[in-house]
Amino acid sequence: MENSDTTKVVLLACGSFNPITIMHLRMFELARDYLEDTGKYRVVKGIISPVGDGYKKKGLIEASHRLEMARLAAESSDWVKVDPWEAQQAEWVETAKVIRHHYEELLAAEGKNDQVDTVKVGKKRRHEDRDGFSLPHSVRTDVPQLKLLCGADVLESFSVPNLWKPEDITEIIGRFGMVCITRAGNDAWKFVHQSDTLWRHRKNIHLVKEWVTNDISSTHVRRALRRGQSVRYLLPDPVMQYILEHSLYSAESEEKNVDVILAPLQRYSKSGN
Ligand SMILES: Nc1ncnc2c1ncn2[C@@H]1O[C@H](COP(=O)(O)OP(=O)(O)OP(=O)(O)O)[C@@H](O)[C@H]1O
Ligand SMILES: NC(=O)c1ccc[n+]([C@@H]2O[C@H](COP(=O)(O)O)[C@@H](O)[C@H]2O)c1
Ligand SMILES: [Zn+2]
Repeated sequence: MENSDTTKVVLLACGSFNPITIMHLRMFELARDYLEDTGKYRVVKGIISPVGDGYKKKGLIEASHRLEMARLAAESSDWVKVDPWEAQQAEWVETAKVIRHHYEELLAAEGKNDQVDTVKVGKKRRHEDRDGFSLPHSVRTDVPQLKLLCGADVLESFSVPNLWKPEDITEIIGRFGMVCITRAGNDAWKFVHQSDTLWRHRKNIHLVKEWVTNDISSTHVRRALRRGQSVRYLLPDPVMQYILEHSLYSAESEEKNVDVILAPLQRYSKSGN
């Protein structure tokens, strides 16, 4: 039965997924358990959004392959889906824009219009509680909340110079909210504690501890593949088969974008941007 006291949540994971691993899928399960255990939320959908080729990360193989592998991985889930919109854009898209896009889709699916001007949201007065903390957009209770799902490394990357626009960070956390899975120890809590911006929005940052700590990463998988080692049980079987069939991930593919600056660094290092 529907509990009217719970808020529906959609989780959006942005990343390279180069290739998708079981840990990426685990993130969704961990986040759903955590949020639902609070008694306040019901997680209704998960979205995997692979980054486009324009991101220019070293070793990033074509989006068509990364999308297909993500689709194969998501076949094992009845609530996590892959969305190709971000991967199909000609240029790299800021994560804040990706979230806005999906929020608009969510509103459209629910037959609602976004009453907040999504482009000028940073300039508009936000909903604030009495301590001045921004509240998530779903002060509107008639549509699900959309939250960014990520690992602690993405949260920590907020402090890398020229990687994120401060107003994007504020919008992502203040307007939407984040669910962040710890990758090792308590660094994420310390990081939130040490950042005035993150601390101000701490009520919108859900830090989820992964007790079964593991170091599975796409980097590790690519390295093992280059060396002809087994990657079985690190990836869903259909993903592993797809990689073998298409001979993905070689010493050559790892050199892709080797001399290219990552798109956000390029964009924000330019003066006037
Ligand atoms: N083992 C893990 N624990 C927690 N979060 C993870 C883990 N692996 C990936 N993530 C998260 O998944 C999202 C997508 O990350 P990404 O595609 O970069 O995977 P990755 O394994 O970190 O790949 P790479 O090694 O190429 O950086 C990010 O939010 C990242 O923090
Ligand atoms: N300024 C930004 O919006 C910004 C900066 C860096 C990374 N990102 C995103 O974070 C994700 C990180 O992925 P990786 O951990 O694979 O690099 C990607 O989806 C990327 O687009 C966004
Ligand atoms: Zn990563």
